[in-house]
Amino acid sequence: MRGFYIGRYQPFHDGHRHMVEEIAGEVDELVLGIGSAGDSHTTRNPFTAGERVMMVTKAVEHLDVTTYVVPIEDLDRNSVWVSHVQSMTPRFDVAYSNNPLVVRLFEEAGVEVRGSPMFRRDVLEGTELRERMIHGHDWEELVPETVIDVIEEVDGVERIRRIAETDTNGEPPTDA
Ligand SMILES: Nc1ncnc2c1ncn2[C@@H]1O[C@H](COP(=O)(O)OP(=O)(O)OP(=O)(O)O)[C@@H](O)[C@H]1O
Ligand SMILES: NC(=O)c1ccc[n+]([C@@H]2O[C@H](COP(=O)(O)O)[C@@H](O)[C@H]2O)c1
Repeated sequence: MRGFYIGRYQPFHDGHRHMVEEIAGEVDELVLGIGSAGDSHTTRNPFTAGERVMMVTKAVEHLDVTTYVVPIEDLDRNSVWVSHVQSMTPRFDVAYSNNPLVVRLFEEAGVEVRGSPMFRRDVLEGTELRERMIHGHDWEELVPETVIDVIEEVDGVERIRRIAETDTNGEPPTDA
């Protein structure tokens, strides 16, 4: 059986890792969708699709399942989003998500959806991690070691801090 799990992974953190490890116990193969693939260089979406491909690929390489990492750009039309996803990915039998819109769109399209309880959601949230990076607080303990390496390689903390100086709405800075 093949599963599908999509997230923005800005950045990939230990909540995502926990979910992937649980999914790996239920499927033979796993397709990981990098959502909002066209977005980068904003405080909400600081990392490029390629950078997130590196984070996710390295974070799951210890798992005993074959994984495929596929970037997926957003569409303006929710009603055809599931078809868009299916057009970009290996065929899958079940979609995993805790995002209510994603769950609804897959269910309406007749795809089985499974969720999971949130894991340490007080700290394991992308928004919390990005805030910590911007304000110089510890964030490294909340992500896989391999994700720290990728963020260091691309000088990601410096990037998000610089963007945050001019970007207060999640929009790209216009004057930089
Ligand atoms: N701590 C967690 N435990 C379990 N699932 C999680 C956790 N954090 C996120 N998820 C789930 O992982 C998927 C992808 O999440 P996403 O990439 O949006 O992360 P996020 O932490 O919610 O980020 P942000 O705060 O940037 O929106 C969603 O289905 C989300 O509900
Ligand atoms: N119409 C669309 O493009 C559409 C609809 C539903 C989800 N998505 C994307 O799927 C991903 C879902 O991931 P999260 O659970 O991390 O929000 C996001 O990147 C989101 O933008 C896109």
